[in-house]
Amino acid sequence: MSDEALAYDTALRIVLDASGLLRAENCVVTACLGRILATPVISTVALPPFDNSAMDGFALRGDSIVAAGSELSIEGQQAAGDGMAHAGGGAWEIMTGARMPEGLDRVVPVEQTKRLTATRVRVLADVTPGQNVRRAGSDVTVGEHVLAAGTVLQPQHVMLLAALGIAQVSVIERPRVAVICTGRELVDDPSRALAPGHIRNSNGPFLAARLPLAGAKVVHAETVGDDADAFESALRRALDAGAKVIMTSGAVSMGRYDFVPQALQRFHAQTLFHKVAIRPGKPLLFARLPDDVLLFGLPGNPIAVAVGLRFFVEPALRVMFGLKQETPCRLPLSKPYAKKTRLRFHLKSRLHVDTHGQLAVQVLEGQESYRIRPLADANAWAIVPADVEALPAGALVDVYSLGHLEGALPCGGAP
Ligand SMILES: Nc1nc2c(c(=O)[nH]1)N[C@H]1C(S)=C(S)[C@@H](COP(=O)(O)OP(=O)(O)OC[C@H]3O[C@@H](n4cnc5c(N)ncnc54)[C@H](O)[C@@H]3O)O[C@H]1N2
Ligand code: MOO
Repeated sequence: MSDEALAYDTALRIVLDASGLLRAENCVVTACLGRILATPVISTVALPPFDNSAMDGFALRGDSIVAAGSELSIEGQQAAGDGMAHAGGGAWEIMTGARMPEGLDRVVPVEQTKRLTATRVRVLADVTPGQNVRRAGSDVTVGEHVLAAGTVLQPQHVMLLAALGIAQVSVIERPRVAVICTGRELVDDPSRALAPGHIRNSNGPFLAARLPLAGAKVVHAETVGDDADAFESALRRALDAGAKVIMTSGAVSMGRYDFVPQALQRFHAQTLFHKVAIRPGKPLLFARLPDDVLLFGLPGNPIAVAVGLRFFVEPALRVMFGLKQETPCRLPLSKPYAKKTRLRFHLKSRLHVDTHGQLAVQVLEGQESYRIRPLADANAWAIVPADVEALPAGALVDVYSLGHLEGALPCGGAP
C-alpha cells in the first residue's frame, strides 16, 4: 500500500470491489418502507378488478350516443360493494366504485340528470359509450411487471402492493453497520455539562440518523476515548453484534493519538488504502477485516464523516443492495467557484430554481470540514474534480442528493 493519497475513482473502485451483494429475505409490506426489492413484483390480478363507475349517477347503455333529453326508466340500484347484477335495460342508479351492472356500458353523472319520478330519469347531456366507466385492468393487467428489482419501497409502492393483495415481498437484507466514535473530548450525554476542552459528539448521532435512510441497520454504536485498548474492545463488540460494515470516526490522521491504523493490525485487517485525494476527508482509511467485514476509518471532522458516508460507504451499500452506481446530475453553478488544491472537492450546496426557471446549484459559504451549520442548509453535494482550478458561473458540475436513496431529482439519486 502506497503512502500517497489515491485518486477518488481508484479508491472507490477498491471499495466497490471489496463489497458484495447481500441475500434476499421476505418482508411484510407494512414494514417494508425504505427496503430494496430483490425480485420484481408481477401482478397476478387486474386493477381495477371489475368494470366500475367513476361517478355517482346513472348507468345506461346504447348503440351509440344517448342524446341529451332522452328519458329512461330506473331499473335498479348498484352501490360500491354490491356483487354482480344483470341489467335488462333502462338506467341503474349507481355509486362511485360500484360494479357496473352487466349489459350497461356508460355512466351519466347525477348532476347531468333530472329525476322525473321515483322510476324515471331524463339525461341532460349526451352520454357516450364507455363514459365514466373504469375498465377492469385499465390500471394494471394480469402478468404486468409493476415494480422492478431494485425499487426502493416508498408509500406509493405500499399503496400498489396493498391494492394487489400482496402481503410480503422479497427484499435485500439490510447491511449491518456499527459506528465507533473516538476522542476523549467527546460527550455523548446532552444533559452533561461540558468540561473545558470537551465537545458534544455530533458524528455519532449524525451517522445513527443517516445510516437507516441509506438502507442500513445500525447494530452497534459506542464512543471511546483516545485509547487503543478501548477501541479494540469496541471493535470486538461491533463484530460480536454481527456488523458487516464498521464505521469509525477520528484518530486516522497524523496526531499522537491517531491509533486506528495500528489497532487494526491486531485484528488481522488488510488496510486497502489510507488517504484519498479529496476534501474534506483526505485521511480516510479503508480496511477489510476477516470474514469480509469492511471498515471505513473516517476522519473525525464532521463534514469529513458526512462525505465519507456519502461518497464511500453509500456506494458500497449500493453494491450490497445490487443497485447500479449513481449518475450525478449535471447542473450549472449559480456563482463562480475557485480552489487552489488539486483535490476532488465535495461541497455543501443548495439546489434552487433561478429567475429563468432553471435548476442551478449554489455552493454554500463555510466549506471547512468543521463547519456543520452550512450542512443544515444544504440539500445537495456539488463536486469539483481534482484537476479543475476555477469554474465560471454557469459551468456544469456533478451534483448528488444528500443520500443515495433520496434523490428528489430524476438523476443522481434513487434508481
Ligand atoms: N498534521 C496534520 N494534521 C491534520 C491533517 C494532516 O494531514 N496533517 N489532516 C487534517 C484533516 S484533513 C482532518 S479531516 C483531521 C482528521 O483527523 P482525525 O481523523 O485524526 O480526527 P480527530 O483528530 O480525532 O478529530 C478531528 C476533529 O474532529 C472532531 N471530532 C472528532 N470526532 C467527533 C465527533 N464524534 N463529533 C464531533 N466532532 C468530532 C475533533 O474534536 C477534531 O476537532 O486531521 C487534520 N489534521
Ligand atoms: O479532510 Mo479534513 O476533513 O479536510 O478537514
